[in-house]
Amino acid sequence: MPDEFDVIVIGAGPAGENAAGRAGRGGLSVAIVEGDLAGGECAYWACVPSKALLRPVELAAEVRRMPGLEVGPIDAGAVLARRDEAVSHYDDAGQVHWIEGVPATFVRGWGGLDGPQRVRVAEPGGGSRLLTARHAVVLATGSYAAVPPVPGLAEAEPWTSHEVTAVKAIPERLAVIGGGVVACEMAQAMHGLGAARTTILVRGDRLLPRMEPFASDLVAESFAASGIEVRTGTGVVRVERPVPGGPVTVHLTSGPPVEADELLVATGRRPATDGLGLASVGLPADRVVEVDDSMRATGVDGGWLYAVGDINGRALLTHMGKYQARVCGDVIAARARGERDDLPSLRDTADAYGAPQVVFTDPQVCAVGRTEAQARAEGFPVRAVEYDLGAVTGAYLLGDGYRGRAGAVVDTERRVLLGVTFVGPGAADLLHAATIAVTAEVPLDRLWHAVPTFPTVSEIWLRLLETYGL
Ligand SMILES: Cc1cc2nc3c(=O)[nH]c(=O)nc-3n(C[C@H](O)[C@H](O)[C@H](O)COP(=O)(O)OP(=O)(O)OC[C@H]3O[C@@H](n4cnc5c(N)ncnc54)[C@H](O)[C@@H]3O)c2cc1C
Ligand SMILES: NC(=O)c1ccc[n+]([C@@H]2O[C@H](COP(=O)([O-])OP(=O)(O)OC[C@H]3O[C@@H](n4cnc5c(N)ncnc54)[C@H](O)[C@@H]3O)[C@@H](O)[C@H]2O)c1
Repeated sequence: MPDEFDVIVIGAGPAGENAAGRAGRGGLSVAIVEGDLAGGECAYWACVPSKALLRPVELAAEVRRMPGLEVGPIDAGAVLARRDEAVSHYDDAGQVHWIEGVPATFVRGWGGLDGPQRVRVAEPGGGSRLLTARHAVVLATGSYAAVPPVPGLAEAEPWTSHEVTAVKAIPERLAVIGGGVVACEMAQAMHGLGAARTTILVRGDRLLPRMEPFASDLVAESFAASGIEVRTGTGVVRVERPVPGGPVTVHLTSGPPVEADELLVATGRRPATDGLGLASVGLPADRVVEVDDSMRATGVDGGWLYAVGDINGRALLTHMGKYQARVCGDVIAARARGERDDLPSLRDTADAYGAPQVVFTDPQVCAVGRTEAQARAEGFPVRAVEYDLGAVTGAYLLGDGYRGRAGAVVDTERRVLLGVTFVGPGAADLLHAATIAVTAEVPLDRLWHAVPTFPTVSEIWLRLLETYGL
């Protein structure tokens, strides 16, 4: 196997794989280094298993809303077995096969920078190997769950996203620290699959604080209706678990302590920089790797270092990491061939609009662009409109008691959308139309002529535009 390649990618998650794929397509020789499983967090301990666990819960809720249909108790064992299939039983042979078909050279081991254009790989057998890159090194090492320094927390061996998505038996009582996306999705999955008592401990005043307030309200309402307890405005002071694997007690800044059988920490992520050798090229060792819009690391001489996906901190989402990777692989190939590197497709412009995201709770929270508060804080001339999603005929036909809401944030000078949020069961597939409208800056007066079909939930577009005054 050669030790010199045009491009070396460290990390074979969705971002790394796509960077390798695009650079390979551009005619470059590529090596991709992976210490764990090719496919990354997303495939085994994040997006894929979490959605496999949530889908039956969502489907059961949907069926319950339809008179004439009945749902029995969910067979958690069958759901966990299907999750295991979805994660390929934690075997990455299929992903490695895909990588080799790029074609790229797959190198198993933990990689770290060893000075400019050099990558040292610690191989599983204990050996070490030095690879050199003719044109570029791409960092795509992702992120890990951050565990806050609360007394007793680390000793209590809490679950993070890794353990909860790989759950083998649903706990009877689950406590969750954090009110963000992982907390909401996994609390609902565990509760729906049989946890009798699920408590979410939120430091701030609402769930999903980065979303529009009406989204937080609707999710909180749904959680209350299904028996999930949400305690807001409470911090974790201390955690006790005297017997490993036994009950855990969480002491709070306000309210009585919570006792549970498992504790999930879902308080955000830290970039996966451990052992990455960032200091060897003059970068801070423990922070996200900042990049320009061509994904090139800033502050590194020679312009050979790139970073895509969670490691650059731009948007912690698989689809955005993959988008950045397409830009990155293509721009590296263009630069290696001495071609123009400033074409529009060779720049990340989507992140600046606000990444699209779906939170797969019931109801789903689907948002793109800026919230009203963000748009105002950034100084845009703003008017926001909202409409009851459940009042659209298409939503009524989906079942009784459909609860949802939509909101649009409009730049009143340019008459374009700055942000759109849909909250409702099954609303995820409404989002891409909004993503197009926001990123293409489609004027409202053109959108008016994009006629939504009857009777679909898409008629919400018409209602929002009418509410704005069209
Ligand atoms: C529970 C959960 C659910 C999520 N659900 C969604 C979702 O539904 N939709 C969505 O868009 N996003 C979701 N995300 C976010 C998504 O998982 C991440 O944004 C995505 O995985 C980032 O991709 P990445 O390629 O940057 O990193 P990762 O997927 O983390 O992959 C990085 C890879 O690099 C490897 N690596 C790290 N360091 C080294 C090294 N030094 N040498 C060699 N290899 C190394 C790791 O082993 C890993 O395989 C979820 C996250 C969590 C935690
Ligand atoms: N469906 C999806 O798209 C999806 C699903 C899961 C995760 N993700 C991605 O993964 C990333 C990580 O998710 P996450 O939920 O861990 O992070 P997050 O940033 O969404 O939420 C973390 C929450 O924890 C709180 N928090 C932080 N420190 C705390 C502390 N010491 N005590 C109590 N609360 C504390 C924060 O206030 C915040 O509300 C997100 O950025 C998200 O983009 C996406």
